[in-house]
Amino acid sequence: MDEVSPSHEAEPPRAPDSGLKVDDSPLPSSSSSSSSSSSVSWRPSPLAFTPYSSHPAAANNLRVVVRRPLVARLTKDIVETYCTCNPQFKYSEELNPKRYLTSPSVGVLNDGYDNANSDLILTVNFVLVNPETQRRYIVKDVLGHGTFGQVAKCWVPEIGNFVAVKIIKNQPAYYQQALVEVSILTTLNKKYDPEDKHHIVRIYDYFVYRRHLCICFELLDTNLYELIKINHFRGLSLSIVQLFSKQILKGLALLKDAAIIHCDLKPENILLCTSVKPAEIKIIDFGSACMEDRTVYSYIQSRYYRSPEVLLGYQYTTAIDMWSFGCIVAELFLGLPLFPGASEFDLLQRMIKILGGQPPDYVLKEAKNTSKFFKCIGNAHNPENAGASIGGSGKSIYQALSEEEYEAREMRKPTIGKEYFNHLNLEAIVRNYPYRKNLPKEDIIKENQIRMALIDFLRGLVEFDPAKRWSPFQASRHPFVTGEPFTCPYQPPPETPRVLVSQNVKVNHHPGGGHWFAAGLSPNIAGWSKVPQHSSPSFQAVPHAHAGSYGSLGSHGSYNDGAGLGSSYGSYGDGGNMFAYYSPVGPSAMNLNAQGSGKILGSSPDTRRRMIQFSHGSGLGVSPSGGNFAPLPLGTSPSQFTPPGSYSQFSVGSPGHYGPPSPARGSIQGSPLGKTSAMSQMNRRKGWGYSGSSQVQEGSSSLHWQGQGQGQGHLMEGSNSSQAEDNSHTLNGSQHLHAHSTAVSWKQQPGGTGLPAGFPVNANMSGSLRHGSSWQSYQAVGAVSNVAETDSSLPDPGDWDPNYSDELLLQEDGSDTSLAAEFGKVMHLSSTESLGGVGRTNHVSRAGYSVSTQRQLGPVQAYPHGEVGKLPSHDQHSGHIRAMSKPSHFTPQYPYNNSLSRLGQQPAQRFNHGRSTSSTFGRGGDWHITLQAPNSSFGSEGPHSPGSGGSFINGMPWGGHRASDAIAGIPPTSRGRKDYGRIA
Ligand SMILES: Nc1ncnc2c1ncn2[C@@H]1O[C@H](COP(=O)(O)OP(=O)(O)OP(=O)(O)O)[C@@H](O)[C@H]1O
Repeated sequence: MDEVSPSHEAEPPRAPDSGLKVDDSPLPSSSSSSSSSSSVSWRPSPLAFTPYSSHPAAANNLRVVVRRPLVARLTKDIVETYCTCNPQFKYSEELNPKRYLTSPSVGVLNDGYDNANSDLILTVNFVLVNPETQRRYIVKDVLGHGTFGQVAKCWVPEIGNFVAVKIIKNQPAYYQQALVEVSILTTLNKKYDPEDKHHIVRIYDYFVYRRHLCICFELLDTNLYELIKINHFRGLSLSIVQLFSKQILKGLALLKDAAIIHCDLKPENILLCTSVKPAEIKIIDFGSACMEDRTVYSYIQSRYYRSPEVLLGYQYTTAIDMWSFGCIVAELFLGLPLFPGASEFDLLQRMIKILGGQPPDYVLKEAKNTSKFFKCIGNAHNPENAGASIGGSGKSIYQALSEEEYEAREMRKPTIGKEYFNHLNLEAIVRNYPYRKNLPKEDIIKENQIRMALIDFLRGLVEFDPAKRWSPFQASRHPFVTGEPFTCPYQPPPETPRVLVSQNVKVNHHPGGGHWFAAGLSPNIAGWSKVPQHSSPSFQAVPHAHAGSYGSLGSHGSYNDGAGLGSSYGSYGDGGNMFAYYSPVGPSAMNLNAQGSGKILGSSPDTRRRMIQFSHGSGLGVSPSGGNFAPLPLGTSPSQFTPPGSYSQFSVGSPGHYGPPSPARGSIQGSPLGKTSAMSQMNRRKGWGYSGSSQVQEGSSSLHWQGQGQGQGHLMEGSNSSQAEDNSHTLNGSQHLHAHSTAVSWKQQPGGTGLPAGFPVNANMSGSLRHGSSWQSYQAVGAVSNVAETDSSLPDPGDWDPNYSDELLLQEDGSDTSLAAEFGKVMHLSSTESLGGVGRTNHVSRAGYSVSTQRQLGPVQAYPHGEVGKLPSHDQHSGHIRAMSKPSHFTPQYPYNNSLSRLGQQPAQRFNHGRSTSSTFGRGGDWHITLQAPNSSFGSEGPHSPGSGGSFINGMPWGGHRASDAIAGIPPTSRGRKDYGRIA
């Protein structure tokens, strides 16, 4: 790996491993040059480019060591080249043409700063400024897009480091929801994990810039989905699965202690920190998280990772994250999702088939959606008469609907996905998963034992009964995680009582900090739960007393459900008047004062309330984008979107229910951002050019923007129909099903009373806030009501399944016979293909900028994490510059030369052009892994993993090559591309 000598410039070096070197050795041939000269820093060759002189300098001995193609050498450091040629040459970055990172890049909102999607239009070297601290964040690249906005890789000159900055869309609903993320993460970091030992991403700062909430995180690397993808959808080694499981469990244990539910745990939200050794992952994206005792949304979790209780509309706890975790562990091992349900019906069917059971009757009895998926075949009052036998769990009075029954009931066919696995039950799938090729017999025996442990482990996680599902603590004691020999089914220790950790750490609470409430966090009010006890004898009651330090309700919040909650910050709910909180930071649209009813509901930002639980009230459907309706009890928000009364947000059509949601909310059943989220995900996963994203076309230096603007957005809106259908029943009524089509939308007024750059309302992690600025009004307009309602011909919005991609239909099957290869093709995994293919990867813009084109790692992680809110200081010696010199790909270096994949893989040459997944990680010096994408030639013959006989933790074999013929049931190549074979 190249090394580059440290730079003392404030800006990051742009050509860390450039290819020219002044050398006095003989000129090597180009073929051998690439392997030579590993530690060089760039310096233009005086031989190649010298100022004109009539008396050339005597430099006869100098030689140029060629390490890069000519074009790269001439252009990558062109400024230095020019300077060498002409010492008079002066370069100024300001004169560069703008290179846009955001698409569409046409400024139509927010005084031209935002595009039509309310995304801040970013260019390379765009500077975000925290107006309070004046800290500057220089945008270098876009790392990804999410529902909430863009995540940019930024250079912080003040500290000489890179960070990731999530720039939230300039819309109230997003803003408010993002504040929840800030609140939860701040609490987790500062209060529960001050030493950064629980694998939760660190948050450093947040502020409002040009009306966008910007959240600054530590910079991380590739997510686990991408990792699997890089591995051609072959499972990772058991050792890696074990290692990651352990770390994720640490994070989940922390969340459970804090009574926080992540609500969107999936491989995409677990990122590698490659500069950290041993290998480490971190959980990101707390934008959907909520307090355990304040579960509001019923449409949460990405479908493949959705727990049965969420699917069924039953009350949920942190146990739903454990279900998702089980799905993730299985996927890490199998390389494919365990339950890739194409619809909720399909999802449930898969669960039932693979696990051989069904949700317990006590859940089915109470869940809102039971009738959608089950029929009652016994006497509810006399369970003895129960009919259906549910796979070893006794009898049930409920029986899952067949496809035909579902169709008859729902008046539509359920969407059913393909089967991926030859074997239908978990045990067989895991047991029969192909071994790596040439694995010695003794290693097969060892691996078999570990697989048995894995099966037992998974059984405790993907357990239908949330009350029996293992907690993080229980799971972390399992032999699969501890590495102890697995002999018999694991009996988990009793769950320890919840103990608060790090209670003494002071958390800054702004008195008016609505975000704290939104996160369900209050320092003063004792915990409270509305979760009723249910009839399960085995149900473990969720502890609700959170030591009075968090998990409270009623503190400076926005909502009153008549529960007589305390109000520590004088927020609302007193005397029948409800005052919503205001945002401490900026565009708080949620200030709400509903007089006369203690039943007003659904006001956002605390739309996280499970609205359907309050349907008897005089409930008014308040858009999460609602504005200020009354003076605030705690001072004035600096950021009213809309003056009181300037728009109407209340549903008049469904008294007792909830009014039309903000379009940003999508599904009335779920997150206020749910639909948009799904849409966004779909866009990204389908590679349809999520507006604001870009794709790089390999082989071309040009950037192909695929922003589709509103039109695409509308298409996506329409495409949500199947999801809407899937979720419509809980709110019984077409008005809900089509709620978004009539929803009042929030639309910024182009060129409104815009604030200048550096909108002064801001907050950094020190908690000091400033208020007083006005905020551009938002106006209810009907724009989104034009959105196509529900077009059932379009795919499910949460569907990222490559099986259902349009691209898939366009491709003919090739000769590869492995399922992984099939996926690889579909997912454009070959080294010569675009990153922007179908799949879950985030599109990354490539602007050709030498720094931004690589997702270099290390600079941030290389420094010890400080307190929350403090960026790590720059340490010239701790790896920043060195990190910059990493090549833009994973470079596996295993001590035993083992492949990361159980299937084995070829040494990658290069892949993932542009967006680097480069990472090198090791384990305490004992082993050292760098991931590498297999090249496109990986096929039936398979790569040869060196050292396949190597072993890893606990002697587990983990590298090597899996025989292609071990993959059974691969369909003939003539079969349609949608017909993937089965594995195992
Ligand atoms: N700290 C980070 N370091 C590096 N990349 C990051 C970081 N945080 C986020 N990203 C990238 O940005 C993408 C979007 O981030 P994130 O998931 O937080 O956004 P979101 O809007 O909440 O997404 P979603 O639509 O999944 O809810 C991630 O998938 C990841 O690729």
